[in-house]
Amino acid sequence: MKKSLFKANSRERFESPNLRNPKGRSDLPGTDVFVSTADPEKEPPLVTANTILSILAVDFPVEKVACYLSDDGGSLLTFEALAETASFARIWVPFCRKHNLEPRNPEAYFGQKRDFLKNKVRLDFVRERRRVKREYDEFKVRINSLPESIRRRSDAYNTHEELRARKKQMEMGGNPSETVKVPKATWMSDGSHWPGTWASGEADHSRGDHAGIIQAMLAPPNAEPVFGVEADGENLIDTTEIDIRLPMLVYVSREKRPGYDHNKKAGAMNALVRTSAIMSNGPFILNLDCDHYISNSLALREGMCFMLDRGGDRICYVQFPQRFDGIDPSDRYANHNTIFFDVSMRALDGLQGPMYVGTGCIFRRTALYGFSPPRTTEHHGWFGRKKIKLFLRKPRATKKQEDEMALPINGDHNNDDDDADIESLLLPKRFGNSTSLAASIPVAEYQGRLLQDLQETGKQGRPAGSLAVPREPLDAATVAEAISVISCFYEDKTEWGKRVGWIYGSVTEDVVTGYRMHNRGWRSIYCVTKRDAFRGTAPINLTDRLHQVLRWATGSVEIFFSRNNALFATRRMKFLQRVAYFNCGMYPFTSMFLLVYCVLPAISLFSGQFIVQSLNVTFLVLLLAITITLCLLAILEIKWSGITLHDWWRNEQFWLIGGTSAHPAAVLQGLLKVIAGVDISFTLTSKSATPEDADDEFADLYVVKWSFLMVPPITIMILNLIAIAVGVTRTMYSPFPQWSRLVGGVFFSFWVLSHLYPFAKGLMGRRGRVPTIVYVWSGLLSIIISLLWVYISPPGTQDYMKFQIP
Ligand SMILES: O=c1ccn([C@@H]2O[C@H](COP(=O)(O)OP(=O)(O)O[C@H]3O[C@H](CO)[C@@H](O)[C@H](O)[C@H]3O)[C@@H](O)[C@H]2O)c(=O)[nH]1
Ligand SMILES: [Mn+2]
Repeated sequence: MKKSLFKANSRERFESPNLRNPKGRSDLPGTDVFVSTADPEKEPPLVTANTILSILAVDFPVEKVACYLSDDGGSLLTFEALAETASFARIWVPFCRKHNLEPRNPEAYFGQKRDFLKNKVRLDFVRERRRVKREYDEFKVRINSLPESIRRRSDAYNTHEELRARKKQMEMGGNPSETVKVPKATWMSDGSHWPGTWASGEADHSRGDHAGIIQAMLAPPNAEPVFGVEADGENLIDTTEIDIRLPMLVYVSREKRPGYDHNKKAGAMNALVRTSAIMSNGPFILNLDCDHYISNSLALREGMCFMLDRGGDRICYVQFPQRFDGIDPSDRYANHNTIFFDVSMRALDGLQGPMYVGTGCIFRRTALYGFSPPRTTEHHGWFGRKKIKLFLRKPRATKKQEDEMALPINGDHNNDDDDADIESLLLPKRFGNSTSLAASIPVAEYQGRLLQDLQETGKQGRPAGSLAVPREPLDAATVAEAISVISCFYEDKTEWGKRVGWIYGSVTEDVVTGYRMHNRGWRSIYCVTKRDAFRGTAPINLTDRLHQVLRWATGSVEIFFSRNNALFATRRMKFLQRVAYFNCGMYPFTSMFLLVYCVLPAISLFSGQFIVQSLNVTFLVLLLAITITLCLLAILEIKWSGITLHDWWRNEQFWLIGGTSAHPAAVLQGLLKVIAGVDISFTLTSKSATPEDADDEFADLYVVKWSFLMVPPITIMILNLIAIAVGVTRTMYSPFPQWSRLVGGVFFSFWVLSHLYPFAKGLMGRRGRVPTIVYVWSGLLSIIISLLWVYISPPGTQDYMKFQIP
């Protein structure tokens, strides 16, 4: 309630003219948006382009937004796609602003099934929509044709180069039959070599070995609104009343060299943190994966409300739920993850705050820098019951607040010297050698403060209007400095990835990064908006999904075996929050028990021995108690968070599927890393742009790709099926059939099987085609296990339930 009031006021409060801010420029703090991409094959440039467009069109003061794309692939394709995107944005963004569209991702907008004329009153809308749609289609084709055009261009240049080299060789009097070696370069459109990765993968130009690249695709905008012109031959739409400025847009590909650990996504994000500190230094940072677009253009303002409202100075980040497009209606593999996003995360919001889940999260820059919150609480005693309030940044009582704001911002950090963190602020040991980076830190801290009147008395806020100043234009020296901080040795002997920025050492860098902040006493906020703030894609193919879960679980095991295990949390972390983080690091290990539980019913059917000797009252009461608890849990989760029973059941099913396949594999992988130091790679999840099969949106669901992860669930399934068959035959031919006993045993087997049902469906593919290898492997394993069982307890030693073949 309080928040929505504040939101309504945000324009009035920060964006209307007043004494301090006569021009009515925006007084909101700046926000840098980071998008990560790593491979144009698995992450189609069109998907990334759409994400970028949704960011450029966000409803936030244009001059306060800067968008950075990190390309870990160093690929010219991504670079040129971004250039195309920047030029299409000149049409798309004013169009969105003029007609107030949602979502501002063109692919999602034009793909909407609902009536696009609803609530539209402007007469020129239909005409302009048609024109923009056409333009978008052409844009799409241009993006699609980029790989081919880059290849052709490069071939042409390379042939030319070769001819030249040959000519030169002839002139020098060389042997014309001798072949000259000219490296097969990848060429940019201006006729120069692309500094990033080449198709031929030459030294100094391959994945993991190329220079750092920074290119501002859209320069920082003017401080004042710029209005467009009427529609004519050149301009598709009439923008006379529309601000046509675009936010700054920068392409960044960090330097990569062999022999360096680039630390996957965390390393890419840290490179962006530094570059952006020098180029725009927004005190807040929004982080998005390349496939997660802004679906609600007010999302940034929503998040900012928490940060700028009373008490907001204790918040390190605002996390939004992940929502997904393109998931099969029955959500076979629980891709929506509703239990996690609508139950667990919301529950955590009542403690110290939700975990960071890697995308859709607005950070406070200083929290990323590893600073402590201004004040926090320590929890002592049993279960952290005894609370001690800490003030980590006491203002100097003697200084008057008024003259404070007139001071240059750089002198400001002297006031915070109670905090040991701030003292080491300028130490290159922590942040590296860049002086501009060091100088930008106190500025970001100051700009991220609350307004003075919102601060509790005695604390320092920033005066209203202090951020309504135009930004300095970008010069060559700044860009050069920005390139220097993305070199791969910049982080040597610094604390990047250890205490500062995204934390290294786990493929789920997100959880660790959030954990470190909570550990310092920060709070986070979970912001669920009526209209989804961000939407992304998720793998609906069984194999891809299992690999995704495998990566998450492996990351958790890595966390478990590191100093980030929640057992070692500080007193600033609430007790229950600590339990939640501990669970997050430990859950893959529970799969060991799960595996046992899944084969137990089969074993008891095979051996004729039930888990208990006889079905007595105690057992039944316990069983009833467990069943009722399970039901109550389901009801609680469903009633409290508004998810459906279907979501809940899917979650249970996938928990078992993951728990018997990906989780044990993760435990093994994690142990290998701990014991043998085997590095764990980050397997990207592929994001299909448009389905190959145009008639079928969910074709991916039916693609069967073999993976070793499938062995244990298949074995469990077959074991249980055989066990049921064995049990039934045995009872049928027994002289004293004990049907009730059979039903009891079969029930548990059936319970396991019903959990694995989606998995079985996934193996069947569309037309029931299963790769032969599946049968071979599972057959082999079941035979081995059956033989083992026969060997250990040959049938016939039990005197009841004997086989009696007539
Ligand atoms: O070396 C790398 C590897 C990955 N990425 C980016 O990381 C993001 C996430 O990768 P994805 O394959 O989509 O993983 P998901 O499982 O979908 O992602 C979730 O889980 C990850 C942790 O395992 C988090 O990093 C993500 O933000 C979170 O959305 C993508 O934008 C990638 O481009 C890089 O930039 N560099
Ligand atoms: Mn993803």
